[in-house]
Amino acid sequence: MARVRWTIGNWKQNLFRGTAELLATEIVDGLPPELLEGPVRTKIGVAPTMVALDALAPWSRPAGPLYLFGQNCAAQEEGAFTGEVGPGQLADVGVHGAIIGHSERRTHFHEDDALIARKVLCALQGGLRVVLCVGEGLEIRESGNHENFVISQLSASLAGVDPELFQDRLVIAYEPVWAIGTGKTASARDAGAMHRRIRTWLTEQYGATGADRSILYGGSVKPGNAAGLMAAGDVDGFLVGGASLEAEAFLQIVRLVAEAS
Ligand SMILES: O=C[C@H](O)COP(=O)(O)O
Repeated sequence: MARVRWTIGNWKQNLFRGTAELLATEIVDGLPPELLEGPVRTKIGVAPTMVALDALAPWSRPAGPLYLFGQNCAAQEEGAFTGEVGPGQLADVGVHGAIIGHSERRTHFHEDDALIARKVLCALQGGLRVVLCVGEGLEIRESGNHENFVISQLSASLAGVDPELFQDRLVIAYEPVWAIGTGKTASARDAGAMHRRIRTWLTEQYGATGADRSILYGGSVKPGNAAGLMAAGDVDGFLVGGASLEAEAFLQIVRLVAEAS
């Protein structure tokens, strides 16, 4: 199975219903026709704020070209969990998947690996795609222990998740925390080394099912650095924050992902 390329915009806590619709329109209108009509070389996703998700249905698959992602998903299907949104409720408004384990959720909302593993399991069991985020902070990078740290985070975030559920639905995103929203990007060499390490681990753990995972890079991805990162090898696309809020910048990144050799 050829690995799928993804370009996913994480809009974080930005935009309102109307401005999210406007941005989705600009993105869809600007998509190169060959991406829409020919063999698609990158799947394109957007993750708006929860309350704008259903408004984007006209642009989302199968009616449109976009895959819709929640920026979070509950660890249980339903019940007395104030403030939570479960996988069935997301799917009900046309959502295809959820970003889980983003470092902003790990840091600001104290989500640990055990909770994240429950969320991954719940989302996959609920039929959603999952973009599972892992990544080290600056201190760990500087200590030289970053590869071990990321692998243990990955291993703990997938604990108890049956690989039969992965199918084509589990995507990994490596996002070094020190590169998120800072303008600092991992060098292509460093990103490539981490992606290779992650793929080796996935292959050791899960065989072909692991080897086939798409592994995305995230952290200050811009049109100017996207081609270099794609060339690093084992980089199957991007999870883009800030640059995904500008249609033209996001579209340029989409093109670079699609066209990378
Ligand atoms: O989910 C996206 C990442 O947090 C990257 O954000 P950024 O591109 O603004 O650095």
